[in-house]
Amino acid sequence: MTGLQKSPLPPRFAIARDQPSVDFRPFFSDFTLSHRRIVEFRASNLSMLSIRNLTKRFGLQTAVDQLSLEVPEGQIVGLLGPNGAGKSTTLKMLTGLLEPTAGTAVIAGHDLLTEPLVVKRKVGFVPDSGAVFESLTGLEYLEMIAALYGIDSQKARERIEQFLSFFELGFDTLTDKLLGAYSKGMRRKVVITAALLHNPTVVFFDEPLDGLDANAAVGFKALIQTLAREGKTIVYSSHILDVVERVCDRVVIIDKGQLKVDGAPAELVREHGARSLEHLFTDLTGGSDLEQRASDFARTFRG
Ligand SMILES: Nc1ncnc2c1ncn2[C@@H]1O[C@H](COP(=O)(O)OP(=O)(O)OP(=O)(O)O)[C@@H](O)[C@H]1O
Repeated sequence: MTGLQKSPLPPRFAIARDQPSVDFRPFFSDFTLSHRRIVEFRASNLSMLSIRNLTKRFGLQTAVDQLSLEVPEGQIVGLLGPNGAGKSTTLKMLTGLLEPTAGTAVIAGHDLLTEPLVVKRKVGFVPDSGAVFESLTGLEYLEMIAALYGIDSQKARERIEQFLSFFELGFDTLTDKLLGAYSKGMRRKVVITAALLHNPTVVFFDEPLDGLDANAAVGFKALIQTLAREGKTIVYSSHILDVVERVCDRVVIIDKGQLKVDGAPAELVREHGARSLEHLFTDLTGGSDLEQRASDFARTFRG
C-alpha cells in the first residue's frame, strides 16, 4: 500500500513556466531523486502531495477547515490567504510540527499520520519565523542539521559549499559569527540552505523572500523554478502576490481555513473577471473596500 492516488487535476495545471535564465542544476546533480522515479510519477500523473480533509482546531477556533488538495510532482503551488487564514498552520501540519485535529496528508506516497518519520525525510521546510539556534555559528547549525538527517559529513560540506556559491557567500561568513548576530537576510539564507540539505522531495516555503535582498530574491526565484523542473514539488506561501503570480503554476487562496479558489493564476483572474490576482484576492477575502477605509482612516488625522 503506497497511499499514492491518481491526481484529479485538470489539464490547465500542466506546467508551463519560462525556463529560468540561471542554471542551478550542477548544485543538485548528486541529489538522489532518481530520474526513473520522476518519469514514473510523470507517466502516471500521481499526486506527490495529497491533502485530505486536513483540519486544525485551537479550542473553539477552526484554523484549518477540511482542506483537500492534490499536487502533482514538479508543480509550484502558491498558498495565499489574508492574515490568520490558516496558511502557517497548514504548513506546520504538513511538516509534522503540529498534529492535525482531523484529516491527513499523503506526501510522496507516505501518510503523515502513520509514517511521520519517513514524511519528515521527504519534506523540507522554511518557516516564516526563521528561528535558528542563535548560539551556533552558521556552519555548526548546518552540520547539525546534516547530522540529524544522517548525511555523511564530507557530502554535507560539499552541499554547504554549493549553497555558499549559489548565494555568493564566502566560507568565513558561516564561521565568524554566531547566528544570533547574523543579519535577517543572512539567517534566511542559512535556513533555506538547511531546508534543502537533505534533498527533500516536497519543499514548503513560508514567506521565503522575507529579508532577502533583491539579488538574492531573484536568485531564489530561479532556484525554486529549477528545483521544480528537477521534479521537486513546491508549496510557496507568501503575501507578495506579484511574485507568486510570476513563479507559481497554480495558486490556492484560503480564507478562515477554507479553500476559496484553486487554479492557474491567469485563468483564475480571467474566470473571475478580476483586473489582477491582487484584485481577485481582495475581492475574495473581504478587502474590497480597502481604499475607502484607508481614506476614511487618513481623514481622522486632519486637524
Ligand atoms: N498555537 C496556536 N494557538 C492558538 N491559536 C493559534 C495557534 N496557532 C495559530 N493560531 C490561530 O490560527 C489562525 C490561523 O493562524 P495562521 O498562523 O495559520 O495564519 P496565517 O494564514 O499563516 O496568517 P499570517 O498571514 O498572518 O501569517 C489564527 O487565528 C491564529 O491566531
